[in-house]
Parts: sequence; structure tokens; C-alpha cells
Amino acid sequence: MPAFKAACIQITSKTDVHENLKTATELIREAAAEGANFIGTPEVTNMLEPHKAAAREKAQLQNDDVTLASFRQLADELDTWILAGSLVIKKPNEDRLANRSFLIRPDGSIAAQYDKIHMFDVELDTGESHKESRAYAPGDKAVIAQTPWGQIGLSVCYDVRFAHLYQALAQAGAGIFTIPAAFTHTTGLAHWEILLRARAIENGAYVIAPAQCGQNSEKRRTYGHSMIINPWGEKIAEMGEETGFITADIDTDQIKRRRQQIPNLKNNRDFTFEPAIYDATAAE
Ligand SMILES: O=C(O)CNC(=O)[C@H](CS)NC(=O)CCC(=O)C(=O)O
Repeated sequence: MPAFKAACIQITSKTDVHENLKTATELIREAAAEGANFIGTPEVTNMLEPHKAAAREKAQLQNDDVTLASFRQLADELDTWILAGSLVIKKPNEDRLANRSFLIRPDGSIAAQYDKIHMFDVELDTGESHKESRAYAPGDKAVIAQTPWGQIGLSVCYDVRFAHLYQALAQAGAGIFTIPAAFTHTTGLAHWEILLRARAIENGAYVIAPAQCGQNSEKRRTYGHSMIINPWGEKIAEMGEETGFITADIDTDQIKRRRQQIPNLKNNRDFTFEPAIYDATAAE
């Protein structure tokens, strides 16, 4: 099966799980009505909760999570794949939460799940700081889902800054990457599009990147600009900073063609990792 229609849902998740679910559900229904058969939602679709204690209180074990249960029903009802970009999920026997992405099949079953590997622990010049690893336990496994359209590599947000993850996914066979996000407005403006397009170009892969947008909490503003990018690195759909959705046709033959034209994945070579360091400060 070479082609499908992908959609990215863009929302402003806040602290109310039921409100967030309601908004996401409406947009998923609209995207399905436009013929989308692969619909992605952003990172932390179920809650963007700035208070760790409150997040811990609200988060449910995977089997009890209402958003996941509801998306599974919706996938079945609408006969579409749904990527729950990520959901905040409680882990058994662990204080910290999981930032977990789920790929749901059109029959409502879970095809794959992935825990975000790279934690956003940063301090920006703007005074904004994030210590994701305090609230979340990082994953340590890359994940690929085999689908009728080939292999899809799962990732989340800050992962996009770690090029070797995507290279590993591509080398293992993935030709489509999902990169749901809640990029900060500041770093989004500077880096979001370039990072996404770089991952597509480096690997000759499609990138499907549904994003959070707007004012999620008093201190948290996200960049939006959900995007779908083809294996040549071109944006084939893009949003602004408003709530809504985009769709684009994904033609998996393009992955093959791009990788034939520029076989950089095959031209990859092993080299001595230890660099030769010459002392250029010393005089002859
Ligand atoms: O905190 C939560 O509840 C949900 N998690 C997020 O929103 C995460 C960690 S704060 N956001 C990012 O990774 C943004 C990365 C980014 O903006 C960049 O790489 O520049």
C-alpha cells in the first residue's frame, strides 16, 4: 500500500483532561471526515500540567487512562490509525511518570508504544527553565511500528535534537517518523522547522509532527506550526499558531525514490570514532 492521508491535530492542552480530550476528539472527527486515515495528536495531549504534584495525582495507569481508551474507541469507530502523540501515564512502582506515545490501529488495538528517551532539562536566556526528568522517567528503547505503509519510527519532541536516534530508526527500516511536540515558543521560533526538515533530509524520510500551540499555562507558551514534511525536505502541510488540523498525502514510493537518488544511508561508513587530534598551537 503506497499511499495514505496523514493529519496533524494542533491543540492547546491545559490541565483539564476532559476538556483536552473533547477538543482533540472534535478535531480527529473533522480530520477523518476529510479522509485522513492516520491522525496524530501532539505531545502531552491529555494534560499539560505545570504542577508536578497535580500531574502525578491525575495521571492514570495505562489501562485506566480515559484518553487512551477513548482514542481506541474513536480509531475503531472512524476506521483510522491514531497516534496519541504522547499521553502522561502513571508507571507502576515508580514515582515518576511516563511521557508515552501510542500508535493505535483502526480496530482500536495498540500497535506500538514508545517512552520519550531524551528529557528536556534546559535553562534558556529568557529565564524559562524546564526539568522534565524530575517529573518523568525517560525511556531507553527506540521503537518502530510495522504498518501497511512500511515502518514508522516513533519519537517525541526534544528527541528531534538527537539526530542519531533517527539515523538508527532509518537504518533499521523506518521511512516515516512521527515527532509530536510541545515546543516552547522561543525555541520553536529559532529551531523547530529546521530540525524537522533536517531529520527528513538526513534520512530520506517523511516527518509527521503534530504540535501544541498557544498559551498552555501561565508560564507556558508553545509554538504550534504542526508540519508534514516529505523525504526531499519540503513542507507539504503546515499550520500557524492556532488550534486546528492539517492533512497531506503520504506517498511511500517517494521514500524509495529519494533514497535511490541520494543513497546516503547506504554510503554511511564506519570510521575511527576517536578523532586524530593534531596540536595546532605548537610552533614547527
Ligand atoms: O512538561 C510537560 O508536561 C510535557 N513535556 C513537554 O512539554 C516537553 C518537556 S518540558 N517539552 C519539550 O520537550 C520541548 C522541547 C523544546 O522546546 C526544544 O527542544 O526546544
